[in-house]
Amino acid sequence: MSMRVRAIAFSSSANLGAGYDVLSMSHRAFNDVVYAELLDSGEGKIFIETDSSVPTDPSKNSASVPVEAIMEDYKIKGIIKLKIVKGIPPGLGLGSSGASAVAAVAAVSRLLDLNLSLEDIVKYAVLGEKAVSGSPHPDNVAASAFGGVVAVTSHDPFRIVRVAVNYDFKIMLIIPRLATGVGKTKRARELVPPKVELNKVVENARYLSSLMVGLIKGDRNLIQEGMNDSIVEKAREPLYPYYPKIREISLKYNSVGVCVSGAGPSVLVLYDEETELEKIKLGATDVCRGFGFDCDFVTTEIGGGVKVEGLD
Ligand SMILES: Nc1ncnc2c1ncn2[C@@H]1O[C@H](COP(=O)(O)OP(=O)(O)O)[C@@H](O)[C@H]1O
Ligand SMILES: N[C@@H](CCOP(=O)(O)O)C(=O)O
Repeated sequence: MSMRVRAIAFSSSANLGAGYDVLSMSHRAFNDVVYAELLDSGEGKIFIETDSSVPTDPSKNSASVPVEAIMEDYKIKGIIKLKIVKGIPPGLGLGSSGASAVAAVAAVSRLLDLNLSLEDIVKYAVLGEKAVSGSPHPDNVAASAFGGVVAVTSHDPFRIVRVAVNYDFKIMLIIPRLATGVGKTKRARELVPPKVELNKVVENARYLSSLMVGLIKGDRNLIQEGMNDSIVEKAREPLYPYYPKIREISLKYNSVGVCVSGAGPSVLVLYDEETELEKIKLGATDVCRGFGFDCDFVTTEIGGGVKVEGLD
């Protein structure tokens, strides 16, 4: 049994258009590192140390809530210290809560020799998402655990497949400098309509099919057409009124695809050598400024899955 373990999990962009709670892509833009350690003495079951703004109350942190469940299930008696080094800015639609949860579960699995599978890691990590957003949505955690582009094909039990990506695109994240406040994803989920018209469902099925076939075949047009959503992105537009204009500019300058990253406010742009990236940046900057804020651009690539190492 290792005494101290470190796990690293990447940021992610969920939904990818019409794949609400199903599709997600991990990226190397940011990562969270979680150190897990068994303590001999102390109070409570879990002790959190972090230099970031995320809650240190174990019942409110997406990293500790799943670890508490593991300790219950496996009847672990000791105290676990989780040191959370946040590289992924929270509340920006970049899967920050999910990555912490995945890294914590993977680290504790190694620390306690539990040998959890990636699906098991997802099963526990969604409890962290539930604690912060009210819903155990699995898409971000699946991408941070497995890496690449993932599809959650079953929820109970969890089954996740990695989607083959046969088109050579790069990623740009447009990150508004906005303070989204506590419970951003929870509020965004409350805007999703409980019922939708069949024509919208058919439209979304078309988008999703185009994106899947486009990624697997390496067909640029299908990817571009497929990254779209008539239901969830539309319903949440009041949260990101700048998005339709940024989408229009991004497509005008020939991005490979564009969508809202998770529940926003960030925007995911896929690009290649045919894309006029600088024009998209200039246009997006103007749009954001028109709405009274600045934005940052991070260019990156698809990320791998969670990595774990024993330290002593
Ligand atoms: N370990 C954690 N990492 C990130 N956010 C956390 C963590 N624990 C709790 N939170 C809270 O979760 C919220 C961010 O999660 P969420 O709204 O789902 O956005 P995102 O996952 O896109 O960053 C914030 O209110 C943050 O304080
Ligand atoms: N499918 C979820 C994804 C939320 O991602 P986040 O990174 O914004 O927390 C949703 O759209 O609600």
